[in-house]
Amino acid sequence: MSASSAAVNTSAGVISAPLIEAQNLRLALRQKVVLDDISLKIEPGKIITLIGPNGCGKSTLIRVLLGLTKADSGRVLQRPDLRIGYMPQRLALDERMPLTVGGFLRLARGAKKDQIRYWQERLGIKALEQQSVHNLSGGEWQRVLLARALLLKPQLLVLDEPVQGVDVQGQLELYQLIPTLRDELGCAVLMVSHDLHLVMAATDEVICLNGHVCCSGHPDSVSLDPAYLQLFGRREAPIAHYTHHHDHAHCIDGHVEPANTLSVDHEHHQHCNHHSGSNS
Ligand SMILES: Nc1ncnc2c1ncn2[C@@H]1O[C@H](COP(=O)(O)OP(=O)(O)OP(=O)(O)O)[C@@H](O)[C@H]1O
Repeated sequence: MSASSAAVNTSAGVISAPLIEAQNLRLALRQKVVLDDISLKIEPGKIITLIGPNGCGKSTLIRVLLGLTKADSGRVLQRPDLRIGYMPQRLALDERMPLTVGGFLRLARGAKKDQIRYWQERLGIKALEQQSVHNLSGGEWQRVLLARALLLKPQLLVLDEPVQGVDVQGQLELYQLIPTLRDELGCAVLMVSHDLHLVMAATDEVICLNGHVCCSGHPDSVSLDPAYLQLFGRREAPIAHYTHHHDHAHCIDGHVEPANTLSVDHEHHQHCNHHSGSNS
């Protein structure tokens, strides 16, 4: 892909070329075919989630797309000078090397002080400034790695299992944050996840991988695709489609009332018509 092909003017408007395009990737590792004829496009501003069982090739595909591992055949076309912020699944740091979180973030290429402070505050890790990177919890470490990826002002943010070691509440928060970050930075996001029901709302496209691309498309359609159901079972589908309509409210005094007897504010569950102390 050449620089001049990054955006093409047509009578229908401006069409942006993909940031990355993979064509017919094949790769075998130790005689096992890990990537089998994989083609995909990462369009600007899109959030794409790779999903698939353990060992199905998700991390390997990411490494090939980023040029860290070479495919046996096929092509990866990358937009020239593409800025990529990569949050790897694992990062081996020498335990003997003393390194604070602040020091680690300052190592990010081109990172400015005010930018470091901004992302530390935005991601809730300011208090970890002086803490050793070797003593962080799983969730803290994920946020530090995310901050480092964001400091590169990426046009493409690549997150390999960003919620590893994060509790369920933290996972929800992180997945809610991703579309916000996309909007703020105007970047595309490619992420790996095992939980389609958690990422559904934060994803434009799902690619279900098992060596080859089993199915792909909008999360709603992928969660009903026979290939997806075969890999993940039927149990996940109702969870993925579960929508909760809150038809009652929890009053401050613990009383529960149906929604139509409430004055306002169902979300905050506070303004009940029921008065504390009443037995009704
Ligand atoms: N450097 C390597 N040498 C040999 N085999 C490898 C190498 N890296 C990965 N593999 C194998 O390739 C397959 C795909 O690995 P990969 O890490 O891409 O899977 P994954 O889908 O990311 O798995 P998980 O969900 O468990 O993280 C696995 O069977 C793995 O053992």
